[in-house]
Amino acid sequence: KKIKSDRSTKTRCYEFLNMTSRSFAAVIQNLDDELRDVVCLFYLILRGLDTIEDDMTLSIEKKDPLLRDFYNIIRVEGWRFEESGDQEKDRQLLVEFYVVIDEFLKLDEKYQKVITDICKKVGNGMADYATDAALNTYGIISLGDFDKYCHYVAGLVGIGLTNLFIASGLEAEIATRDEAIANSMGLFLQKVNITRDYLEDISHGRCYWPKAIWSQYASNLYELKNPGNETEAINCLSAMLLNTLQHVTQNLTYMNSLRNQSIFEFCAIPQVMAIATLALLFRNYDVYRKVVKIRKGQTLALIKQSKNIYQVAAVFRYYTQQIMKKNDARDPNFLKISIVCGQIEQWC
Ligand SMILES: COc1cccc([C@H]2O[C@H](CC(=O)N[C@@H](CC(=O)O)C(=O)O)C(=O)N(CC(C)(C)C)c3ccc(Cl)cc32)c1OC
Repeated sequence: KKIKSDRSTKTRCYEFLNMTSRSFAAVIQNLDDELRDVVCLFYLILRGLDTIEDDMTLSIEKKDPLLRDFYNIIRVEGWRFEESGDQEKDRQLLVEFYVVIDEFLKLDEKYQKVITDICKKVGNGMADYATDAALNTYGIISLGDFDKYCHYVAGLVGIGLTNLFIASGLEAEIATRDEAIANSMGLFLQKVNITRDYLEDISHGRCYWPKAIWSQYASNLYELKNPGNETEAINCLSAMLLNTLQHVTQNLTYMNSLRNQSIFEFCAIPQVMAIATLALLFRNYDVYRKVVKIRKGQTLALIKQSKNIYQVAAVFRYYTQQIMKKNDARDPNFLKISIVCGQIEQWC
């Protein structure tokens, strides 16, 4: 009986992985044996946290303790959560969360320690910002706030994964030990998503674009998408791109320090998707009309181009040149964008 339940709980975890994340699930399943289950569970635990944070049907009184206590909840056998509302596939994950917990508690202590530590920091960070959103103040004012928020929801994931890579013994390079560049891996992905998801986020009454940026182009974030403000909207988008591009050279350094092939591809694929998305978003007014995504065919081509640092550098060089071509001398950020693109090309 026990053996059967083991097989079904682990299988159920991978079913959730494939349910909750389209292309990325395959990348996780390509990881070496030592890390596959660990990262799968880390991903699902983070997904559980994200589902609670994103759930607009949960009152702050309910949400706050759940987020702050999640690092303990992942040790409570049998725990499940049925009140989560909106996203069906994510909801099911929380209804059967005890399956994730069962598998998590079977992991080697050294992995449980890393995941617990990150969960505690992410949960508290999310709760701090959830309070802001509940108080309806724009939580993200300064560029410092922007980097802090992205650190909590994404940078810590980069740091956590790096600690898992090192704990597994598959990576040892000093460069990956540098928390600042592991953090940067997350900030880049998160900032590209935040830039891409402008319309979707404001339609849910959320805004993650820092006031320090959008206030130079409009008196409020919602105004940016109104007819007549096209030039300001496009130039604001450039400012978001400029802020996001600053992480690229650190990320290339991080990827250059990786030695395990499966870890390299696991890290490189989301990065090349992100630079391709960013180039597509640049000076693209569609950002204010719909969610702009790169085409499936491009995704597959990019995955093939993520096998080693030479290919990845070539991809970054290509999209940096695409950005330079679209750069417009009338854009107030024209010069800064060309400088940061120059630095990226120099690295490559
Ligand atoms: C060293 O750091 C990393 C190395 C490899 C991958 C990721 C990062 O990549 C995916 C990639 C992913 O999930 N892509 C989606 C596409 C999309 O979200 O639009 C997908 O393909 O489903 C991603 O986006 N996030 C979410 C955060 C950015 C918030 C951390 C994420 C969530 C959980 C985990 Cl374990 C990992 C990641 C890393 O994290 C920084």
